[in-house]
Amino acid sequence: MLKQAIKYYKPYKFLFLIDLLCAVAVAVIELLFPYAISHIVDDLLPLGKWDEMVKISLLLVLAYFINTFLYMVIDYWGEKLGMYIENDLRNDLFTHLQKMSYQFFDNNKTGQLIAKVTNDLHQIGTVAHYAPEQFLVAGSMLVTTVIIMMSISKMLACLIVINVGLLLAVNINFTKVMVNISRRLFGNVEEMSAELEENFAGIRVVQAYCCEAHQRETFQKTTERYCKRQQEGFLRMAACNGITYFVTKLLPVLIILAGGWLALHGRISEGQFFSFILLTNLLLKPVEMLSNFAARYPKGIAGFQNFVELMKIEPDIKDREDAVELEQPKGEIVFKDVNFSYEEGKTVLENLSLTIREGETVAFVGNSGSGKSTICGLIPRFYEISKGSIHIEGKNIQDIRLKSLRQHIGVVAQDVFLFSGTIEENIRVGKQDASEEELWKAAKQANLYDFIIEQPKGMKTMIGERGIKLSGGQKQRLSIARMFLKNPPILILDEATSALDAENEMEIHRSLRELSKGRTTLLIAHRFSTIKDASRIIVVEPGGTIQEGTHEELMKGNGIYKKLYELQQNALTNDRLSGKE
Ligand SMILES: Nc1ncnc2c1ncn2[C@@H]1O[C@H](COP(=O)(O)OP(=O)(O)OP(=O)(O)O)[C@@H](O)[C@H]1O
Repeated sequence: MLKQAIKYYKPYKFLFLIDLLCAVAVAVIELLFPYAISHIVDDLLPLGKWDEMVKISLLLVLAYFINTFLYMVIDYWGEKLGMYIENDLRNDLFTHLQKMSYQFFDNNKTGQLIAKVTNDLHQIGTVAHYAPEQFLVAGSMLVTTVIIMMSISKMLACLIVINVGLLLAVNINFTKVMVNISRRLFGNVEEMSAELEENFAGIRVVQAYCCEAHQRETFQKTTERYCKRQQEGFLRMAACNGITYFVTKLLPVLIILAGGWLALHGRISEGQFFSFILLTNLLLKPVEMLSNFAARYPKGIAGFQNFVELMKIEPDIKDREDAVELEQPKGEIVFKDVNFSYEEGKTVLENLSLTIREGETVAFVGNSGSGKSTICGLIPRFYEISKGSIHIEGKNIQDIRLKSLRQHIGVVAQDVFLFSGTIEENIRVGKQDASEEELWKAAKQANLYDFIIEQPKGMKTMIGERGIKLSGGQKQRLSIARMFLKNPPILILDEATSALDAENEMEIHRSLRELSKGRTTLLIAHRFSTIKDASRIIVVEPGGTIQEGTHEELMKGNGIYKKLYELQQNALTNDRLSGKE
């Protein structure tokens, strides 16, 4: 963990050094005061050297003036250092999480991850700034003060060392306990954050089903758990603070008694007795600084531990060291004996072998849950297969750079995801550096042009969170525009036109047909009207067994395809008869 922490200080060596030097200088200057008092009481007062006393006082004023400046540097630059480190950690964690596979996100709630990136790292800046500095300053102040004390009276110094040692041991233990409590507390915050995220994202369902009371009750239980955990922390903190308070107050009393006895018996001078009391007071400062660790830093330390643990999780889908680029593929895809399951023991595909020729348009048909989307999702390596191999243009996809592989595949899924920005920003997802001309061309191809020019802000129209201000059809057309812009040789259209009305659907189909020319297209469609363009139909059955052929060939058999087709035809006839169409 220390190695990881040091790595984050490296880019700010200079800032860290300035901060540390200032902190050490402040500590050294603080030590001047008891020395000066001892000198005044022992040497100057008995001889009535007023001028010297004034000089020393002026020097002290100058020293405190310097310290004021140094404190300001520490407060500003030190805080900046903490902020930079917190910022780097947050960005690194974000980048790391971006590399995680779909599987990781399937198993971790979005709200929890948001809390990990925001809340867990929140106090790290404070620790990054103050912890090393205070450790060094407090440690060196402690050692220096004890050495000075030793030179005055070994017995008194030992008394102090024993007490301070005990106090620090108690505090170290408390810090460990508090770090554990903080980590569990973060767990509660993540739970809360996940619930909030889910509730607000699903507020339409909550309100439509009038289940506000139930959701409120669930949330209250979560907040109660959070409060209980906090109370656990408060209790430990109160005990730790109590012990620290008592010991720090006890120390001067012990020194007055023991030091007074030594002074009365002539073992130390009055000046030494005085300066010992002042040194004890001075010693309490680093002691308090170190005991503050238990109060101030557990959350930051816990956050860093969580960070390190998350960073240790290797993305389960990543580039091999010798991965190659996929150069201008035409789009032949071959599945060889592929096995796949999302969860252990629940096989979705078994020994699937399949060839999709370059430029071919293949439609996947099958019962819901049979594995159509899964097959398509394996080609861009959104999930990793457990057996067999998938090849594009003869290259195993596991040997191709992920970025290069995904650049050549365009996916329009049934759940369209749009970002809360402008229309333009959302289309540009397909190609960030697209020219204005390319942008408008893609909009036209996706039949979105008229809608955009009707908007007062045109391309710059804000579409709300997840495109909430758009209709279902508009959202889908926008996502199709992205694909036109990306212009990949392999297309996966997962119910791409399901949210469009008949007229729009026809137009988009025309465009998609145009786009599919010379490209490999995988079409997942439930409506038989949308698969007539396919040169081949692949019927997927649970377990990944497949039948293939043209519509006519498949209708001759007595398989699922025929059943599904007839079911849909019957439903359409019934709709027509009941006047729905
Ligand atoms: N992320 C996931 N984690 C676990 N199981 C999943 C996941 N996605 C799908 N499944 C399961 O895998 C199986 C195949 O799902 P898939 O989405 O591929 O079916 P589909 O044929 O595309 O269905 P539909 O036509 O309804 O979209 C289903 O049993 C489904 O429950």
